[in-house]
Amino acid sequence: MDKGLVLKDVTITKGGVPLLSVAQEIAPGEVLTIMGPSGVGKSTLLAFITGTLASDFVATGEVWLDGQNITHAAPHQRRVGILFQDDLLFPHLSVGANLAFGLQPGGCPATRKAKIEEALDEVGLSGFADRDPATLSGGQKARIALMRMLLSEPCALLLDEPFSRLDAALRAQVREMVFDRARARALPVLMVTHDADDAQAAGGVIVTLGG
Ligand SMILES: Nc1ncnc2c1ncn2[C@@H]1O[C@H](COP(=O)(O)OP(=O)(O)OP(=O)(O)O)[C@@H](O)[C@H]1O
Repeated sequence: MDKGLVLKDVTITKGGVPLLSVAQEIAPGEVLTIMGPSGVGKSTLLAFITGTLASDFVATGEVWLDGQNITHAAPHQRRVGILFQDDLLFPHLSVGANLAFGLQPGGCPATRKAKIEEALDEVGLSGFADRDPATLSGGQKARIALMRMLLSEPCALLLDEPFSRLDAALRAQVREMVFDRARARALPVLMVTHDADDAQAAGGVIVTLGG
């Protein structure tokens, strides 16, 4: 597959003991959900993809993104975005300054400002740039965290239980926005979760590990 995210025969062991094996392809705009009980290695797989695997683990296999083998690339060169359940905004910075962290450094200030305004507009938060994050609702914070990550222009999106701290109504709303924005950019999405509703809502292939 020339485009998308490909996991070629990935196996991860810890202390010589097999933890997981995965071989999957995720096309642009598609979602793959990996489910499984706690400790099965879901977050460890995402760490392998982002290049941040702890030294206790040994991995074999390859990760390809948009036709390039990124298995041994430096983490910042992989162009993979990740959202966690604890994606906190920097509390001492405005919403706009938080979003600016997603942008490449060194751009023209006026262009950066326009990109931040466009990002806010995209998630229905126009005019929020000067707000203090402490004044935002949980759903608003989640939308800012999403856009901060998307402003870094990733080629694939990884989701590590990103909705689990939100209550049911908000969860569905934020979830829809994340999948929608990823589809609009034709990003391949890999989500790991315990939650059957999240898996169902993703609408793609569901793989269950262990258990
Ligand atoms: N940095 C680390 N160093 C050593 N062992 C780790 C490290 N992180 C996780 N582990 C262990 O590796 C195994 C897999 O952990 P991992 O966090 O990938 O599981 P998970 O499926 O994501 O679980 P959960 O659903 O609870 O987040 C567990 O046994 C865990 O204790």
